Amino acid sequence: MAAKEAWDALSQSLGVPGLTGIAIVAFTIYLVIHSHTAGLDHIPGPFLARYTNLHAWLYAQWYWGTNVCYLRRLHGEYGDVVRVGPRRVSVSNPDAIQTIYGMKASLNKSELIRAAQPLGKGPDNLFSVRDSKVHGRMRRAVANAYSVSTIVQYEPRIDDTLDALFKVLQNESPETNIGKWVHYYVYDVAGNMTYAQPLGYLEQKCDAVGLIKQTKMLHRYINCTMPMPILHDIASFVVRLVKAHSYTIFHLLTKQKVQERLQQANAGDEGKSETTFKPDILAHFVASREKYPDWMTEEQIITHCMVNVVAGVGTSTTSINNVLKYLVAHPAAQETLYQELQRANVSCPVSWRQTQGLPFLEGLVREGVRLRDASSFNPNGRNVGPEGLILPGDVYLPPGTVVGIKPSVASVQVRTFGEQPYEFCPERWCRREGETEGDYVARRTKMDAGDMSFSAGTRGCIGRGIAIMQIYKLVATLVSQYKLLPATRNDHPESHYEFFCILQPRESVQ
Ligand code: HEM
Repeated sequence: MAAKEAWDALSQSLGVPGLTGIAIVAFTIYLVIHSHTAGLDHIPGPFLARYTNLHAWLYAQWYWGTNVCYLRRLHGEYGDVVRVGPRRVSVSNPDAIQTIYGMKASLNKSELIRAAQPLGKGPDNLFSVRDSKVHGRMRRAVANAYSVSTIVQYEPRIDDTLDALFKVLQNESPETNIGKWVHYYVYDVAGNMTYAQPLGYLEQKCDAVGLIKQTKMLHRYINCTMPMPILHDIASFVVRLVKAHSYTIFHLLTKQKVQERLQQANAGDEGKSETTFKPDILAHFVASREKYPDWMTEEQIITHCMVNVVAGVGTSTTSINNVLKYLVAHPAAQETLYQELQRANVSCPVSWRQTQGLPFLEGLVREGVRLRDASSFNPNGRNVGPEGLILPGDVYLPPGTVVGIKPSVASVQVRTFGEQPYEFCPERWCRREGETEGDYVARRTKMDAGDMSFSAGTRGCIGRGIAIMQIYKLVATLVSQYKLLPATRNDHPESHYEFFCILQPRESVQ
């Protein structure tokens, strides 16, 4: 009662402006204390970033939809280690990759990943789980589905999707939105490999299960919440409060596929299934239930399948489109690739085995992946553990600091990739004229170790092999069948997943 009377007296004497002033001063004092107790005063960075994550948030909103990575500029200005938030540090030195992402450090994912966790209440997935021990168990349960020896079993499913793509292209006018068809191909490969069903993009020639629209909204949401994960917590709280839940067509389709397969397995009917002879990823998930029953419940298998479909579509599409755009603009490079494919006597579709040992194809794809959308979200920060962390150059980071090396920052390091790292240059991955074998191996080892496109260590991309296989096969088959020429139309594509070119069948090429 006394407290209430004191509060009434104070608010009457100060009024609203006075109380607002006190609140602002108190909040500023909190920000200053929060900043100085982080133990990061020795790390340079923008003034505002020392006190609030609003700095990162503003930049993320400002550059949304552009291909600008503001962290590259900050590293240019402040050096290898930059303070980008009160308790956040961005690193550009490739020598720090093992320190931060290596098995020995085994750091937990940072709070930034919260933005990619399910809204409201839902199971964590392989991508979003933070604790490295929990993640290790989850990953072991699914690892077999992604091993080098397993993924070749999925090749017939990529071939089926390539057939579908080429049928569409044959019936299209030669000047076509190849970027859009690539996007549809990648979605259908993902569905076909995951649960033996293309998602219908190439057949229906549209966003068949709404994933393109949803992904766009999700990226917008993550771009807004990731720099300040408290915004995600507020949204999650509201969702829980109103008990809102909506199931998308994609979720229902995945659930149905998983339930059908689990019923078959429980009834001992797998022998009759097509996937016994032509396994998909779900077949491996179901098989792994026996060994990891607690980690492969129905709900978890549904989540793994959904992540599997959405995790690699945008990245694979932009990588392929980068390669194709380069080939359209550089006819000589296209000819080099075509000659390489001719010498390898490739079939149609080009097989995974035939794509091995083709250095120019490899160089093209490595550049396509390395230089994909720089602004793409990637909350790959890690939390420094209780012992702290010492970065190369003896820079100490105290416990609780969020530290990371963004792929888009690592990808433009001169010390890793040589001169003009912003240039798309497939030859940088090949042995140069006059270069000794030893020098080439040393240069390649450095580039391989410094390329963060698929991240590194225990949380590195589990789908890397699958991504590379579907990209190699598409690029090689397309260029072996068609000559790609610049479009004559100049209408503005709707998204960076789209672009036009003319496809001239190879037999008609003079
Ligand atoms: C060019 C294509 C791709 C690129 C550039 C890419 C990139 C990445 C990166 C950078 C990470 C790690 C993020 C971090 O460190 O926090 C990651 C993780 C992951 N990726 Fe990919 N990815 C691609 C394709 C795929 C595909 C096709 C799949 C599925 C078949 C996939 C599934 C995953 C999963 C499940 C994770 C989480 C792994 C874990 O935390 O254990 N990715 N990816």
